[in-house]
Amino acid sequence: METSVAVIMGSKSDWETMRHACEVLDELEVGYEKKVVSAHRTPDLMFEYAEVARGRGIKVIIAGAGGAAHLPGMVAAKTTLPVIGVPVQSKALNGLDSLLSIVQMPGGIPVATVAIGKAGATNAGLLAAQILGVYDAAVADRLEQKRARITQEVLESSDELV
Ligand SMILES: Nc1c(C(=O)O)ncn1[C@@H]1O[C@H](COP(=O)(O)O)[C@@H](O)[C@H]1O
Repeated sequence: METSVAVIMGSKSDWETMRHACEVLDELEVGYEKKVVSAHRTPDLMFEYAEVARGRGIKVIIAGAGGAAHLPGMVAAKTTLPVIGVPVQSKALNGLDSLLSIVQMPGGIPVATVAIGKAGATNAGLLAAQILGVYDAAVADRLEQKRARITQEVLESSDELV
């Protein structure tokens, strides 16, 4: 399977959140790689990773970080690939710090920011697949099927109200 998506995170401690993006990509049969890379702790690696990503065949980058979450924005500064930012829930401020660090990008360097935590990571995986689905009919088809499953689950959930 071609590796189209990069799922990167500032620390191994973000994996519990970021694994939800990877689970969606697994379900939709989208090839991805996962890596810890930090704007703060490994700045040179982060710059190089972002610079060569397009040349390596990556189409979308999902970047998750918590606290002073500079990773998504700094990666976006070094590539014109679409970057989806996932605010990881921080202990001290519940992820509001992460959200504000990621979402308030200056004009010209966008990061598509999703919600804090697990739901955000899940949506990041879906959004990456939706971007690929613009030109990949097989991915678009699997997205349609997933949407139908979500609809069905909600319809059936009324029966569980006991
Ligand atoms: N926000 C960043 C960046 C970055 O933005 O480059 N690198 C690490 N971190 C964050 O620090 C938090 C605590 O990390 P540790 O658990 O390793 O101490 C993590 O949520 C990580 O994303």
